Parts: sequence; structure tokens; C-alpha cells
Amino acid sequence: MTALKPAWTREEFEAQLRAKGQSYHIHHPFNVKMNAGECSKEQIRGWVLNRFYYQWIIPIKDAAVMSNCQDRETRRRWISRILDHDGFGEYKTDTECGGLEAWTRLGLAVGLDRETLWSLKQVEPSVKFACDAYVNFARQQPWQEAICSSLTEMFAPQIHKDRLATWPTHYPWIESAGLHYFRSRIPLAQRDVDHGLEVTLNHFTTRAQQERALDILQFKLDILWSMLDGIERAYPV
Ligand SMILES: O=C(O)c1cc(C(=O)O)c2c(n1)C(=O)C(=O)c1cc(C(=O)O)[nH]c1-2
Repeated sequence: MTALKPAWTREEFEAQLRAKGQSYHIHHPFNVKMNAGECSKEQIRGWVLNRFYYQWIIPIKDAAVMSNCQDRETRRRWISRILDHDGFGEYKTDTECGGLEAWTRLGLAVGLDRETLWSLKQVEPSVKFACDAYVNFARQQPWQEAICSSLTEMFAPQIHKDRLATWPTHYPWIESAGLHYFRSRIPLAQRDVDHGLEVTLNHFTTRAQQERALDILQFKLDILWSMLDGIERAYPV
């Protein structure tokens, strides 16, 4: 009989989750190429167009998390994620416009038009399947597991900062206002991660549960990685 492994402490568990950053899509060859200034206009447009589908599903995924969540305090905090992306009110400020609109501005800045983006018609099937797998996971699994899967956001501030640091030099043809989305996400991602980690560290407490959390995070990392695989294949040059 194998002895039960002891649970990791909160600190050890968080370190294990953070160590998963080594398979974040920041290391995907397409992302490395993009931030090294080696992508063509077509490749940048292809990435923006396909990544729009991820932006599209995020608020739907967050609504799925809420629909499964029995805890009012969690819902009170989670709801802001939907507003972050869909916006609210009168479209008077960047915050009211929301992330989908900011991503649209990025699309316009790289030379795509709104109709092409919002029709979703040119999204690669493999990118669509990968994103839909994330929504389905949130619909079908307990809300704590769906929240754990959002923890790839731990690694997102760096990828946004990399784009802000490299794109203006490498891709001067992109109007700088188009990069607002990346700037806006840095503080929001930090707030999301604080909440996501709190839920995850509180919920997954036995060693078996903690290992399950690592598998969930890997599943989400694989979604992001496969999206870039699909984009790289569709836009080879
Ligand atoms: O540009 C990126 O590489 C990237 C990655 C991720 C992520 O790690 O899931 C998110 C975002 N951006 C992002 O902008 C965003 O709003 C977001 C929400 C979530 C989530 O899982 O709920 N991930 C991400």
C-alpha cells in the first residue's frame, strides 16, 4: 500500500502553481517571434483576429462560473470580470467600453475592420475548439475548478508588458492607441489573480486535490498553447 502523500503548505502549493509558468504561451515559438518583431502584418492580423475569439468567450465563461456558484460573496466579486470585458453604461470611458471594445480598437489599429472581427467567420476551427473547451469546462465543472483554471492569468501581466515594450519599436505601423488593451489588463489581471488564488488555496487542501488543481492549470495552459499552434499553422508567413 502506498502511503498518502502529505498536503503541501499554502506557500508550497502556490509555488507549485506558479512553477507551471514554464509552459505558459509566453514561451510558444509564435509568441517569441511576435515579440522579437519577426511577424508579418498578416501574422499580426491573424493573431489579433483569432485571439478576438478568446476575448469573446471570456465573459461567457465567467457567466458560466457564476451560474454554478452557490457562494454569494464569490459572485459579488466575480461579476466585475464580465463587466471588465463587456463594459457597461454609456460607453463614456475606457472602463465603460470594456475589453471587447478595446480589443476591437486593436483590430482597427492593425488594419482589420469591425465587421470581420465581430462576425467570427475567419476564426480558425482549432482556435475555436480550444476556446470552447474552456467554456465547456466552466459549464460542467464545480466553480472552484473553473476558478482555478483562470489562474493562467498569474503569468499574463508579463506577456502584456512584453508587448507594450516591444511592439512600438518592431511594429511602428500599429497606431499606439491600439495597444491600450494590454495596458488596461495589467492591474485587472493582478486583481483577478488575488481572488483566484484565494479561492484555489482555500478549496484544494489535500495533496490529491492540490495535484488535481495543477492538472486543471495544465489543461488551461494547453488551451492557450494550442491556440497559438493553430494560428501559427494558419499564418506561416
Ligand atoms: O494576452 C494574453 O496572453 C492573455 C492571457 C490570458 C490567460 O492567461 O488566460 C488572459 C488574457 N490575456 C486576458 O487579457 C484576459 O482578460 C484573461 C482572462 C482570463 C481568464 O482565464 O479568465 N485569462 C486571460
